[in-house]
Amino acid sequence: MANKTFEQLFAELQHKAATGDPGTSRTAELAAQGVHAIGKKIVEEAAEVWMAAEHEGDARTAEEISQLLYHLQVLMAAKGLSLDDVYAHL
Ligand SMILES: N=c1c2ncn([C@@H]3O[C@H](COP(=O)(O)OP(=O)(O)OP(=O)(O)O)[C@@H](O)[C@H]3O)c2ncn1[C@@H]1O[C@H](COP(=O)(O)O)[C@@H](O)[C@H]1O
Repeated sequence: MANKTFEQLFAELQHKAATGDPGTSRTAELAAQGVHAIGKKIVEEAAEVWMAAEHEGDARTAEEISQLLYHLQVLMAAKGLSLDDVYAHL
């Protein structure tokens, strides 16, 4: 059961990245740190997805995938990319 859709999360993250408080919002904190820091999190989360898929169950794998998607969306928001910019390539 979804808490929110991909599109709903992205709208929330765009707002947080632009106006959020880095003291209380992880998204605003990452956006303030910049692309280099966000990129490192993406690589870390991607590795965790791989390890979970090979060695852990489906539930852990899904959780790690959600964290990877979150960090990809944070990078998009930080760079000012839209969902349509990405969907254009799907
Ligand atoms: N979906 C997510 C989400 N997924 C992952 N994360 C962050 O990613 C972390 C998971 O990565 P790790 O396991 O590496 O955690 P960690 O080791 O503590 O991370 P480091 O600080 O050490 O780098 C979590 O602790 C969260 O900080 C998320 N943080 C926020 N959201 C959602 O984003 C929205 C905005 O959140 P805020 O910006 O925090 O208000 C809300 O709807 C949240 O539910």
